[in-house]
Amino acid sequence: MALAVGIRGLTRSLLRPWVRVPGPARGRTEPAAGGGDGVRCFGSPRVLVEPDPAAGFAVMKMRNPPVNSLSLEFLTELLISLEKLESDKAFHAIILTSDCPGIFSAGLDLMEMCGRDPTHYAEYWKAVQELWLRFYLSHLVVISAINGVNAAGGCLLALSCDYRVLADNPKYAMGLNETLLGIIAPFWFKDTLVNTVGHRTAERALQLGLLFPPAEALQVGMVDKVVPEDQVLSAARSELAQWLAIPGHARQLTKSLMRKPTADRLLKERDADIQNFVRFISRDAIQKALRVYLEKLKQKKT
Ligand SMILES: CCCCCCCCCCC/C=C/C(=O)SCCNC(=O)CCNC(=O)[C@H](O)C(C)(C)COP(=O)(O)OP(=O)(O)OC[C@H]1O[C@@H](n2cnc3c(N)ncnc32)[C@H](O)[C@@H]1OP(=O)(O)O
Repeated sequence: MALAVGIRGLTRSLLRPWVRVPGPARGRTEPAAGGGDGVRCFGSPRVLVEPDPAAGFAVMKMRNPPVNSLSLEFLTELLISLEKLESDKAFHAIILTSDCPGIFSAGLDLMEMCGRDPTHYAEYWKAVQELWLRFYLSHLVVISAINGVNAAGGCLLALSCDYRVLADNPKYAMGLNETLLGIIAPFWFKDTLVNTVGHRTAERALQLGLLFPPAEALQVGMVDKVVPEDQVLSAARSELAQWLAIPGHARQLTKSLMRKPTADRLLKERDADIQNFVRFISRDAIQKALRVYLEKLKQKKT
């Protein structure tokens, strides 16, 4: 089986060059994330970046409606935004949030894992791995301002950040709920959760596919702070000040010290992990389970 094209090749084939604020904000000069004037937002169709270079950070807003499901194109755009900010010395931090009301992310895009061929599954999984590795190991401070429900792959993305602020709305549950779909959280999803909440909580949460409402997410340590919904971004900004006050090289090396062993586990077995995923997701029983789950999502509307 031909394993995935590299993410950079994928990037070239999928993405238009950087575009200035597509959609409603096109061509406008918006206030920068930290309130600075005259700094233009930039981004790609599904990721809006509001830079505040004077304050050293940017707000990255996910906008892949209706539910910010992590499609291949969306993953690629997130990676490009991250790369762009990482390669600009003006930026030391990112606040990751959603532009889709009430939804942070519905996780991996089920349409990418259903009814496609093995080459596509491999390409998709390589992009999922890449997203996790890049966010998990980013030298930037990454804080997630979680302003909506946040399932599975979306939760993984938030768990890869350095700090999580969650809006206090009982509808905004978050967790790795893979087992509810009849699938399994891969070992590196599991490791990321264990590193955040500890082994016992992770064991129970993963087996039961638990989605934690804000108070419980805070109690188990899945998030670091719960604040009223209209204060998620400002709370993330306030928290950032503490992180940015630490000498960058010391903080970055410490982050790497803490996270590299976990990332290395995947890096050592990356191709095998792709092959496992492709084998697993191609099974008739798994495909059937995903179709049933998708059907249930659609039926709940009727
Ligand atoms: C040997 C071991 C080897 C191991 C190998 C690995 C195994 C595989 C690992 C795979 C890991 C998977 C990770 C994932 O992230 S799977 C995705 C999990 N996500 C969910 O369970 C969330 C599903 N969505 C919802 O619960 C709701 O949509 C949500 C609460 C987020 C929002 O509800 P709301 O009522 O606002 O919106 P709708 O439900 O009506 O949804 C709107 C439309 O969006 C579609 N949708 C929703 N979620 C997804 C998704 N994740 N992917 C694709 N599409 C999605 C939904 O069907 C609606 O579509 P239509 O408008 O067309 O009906």
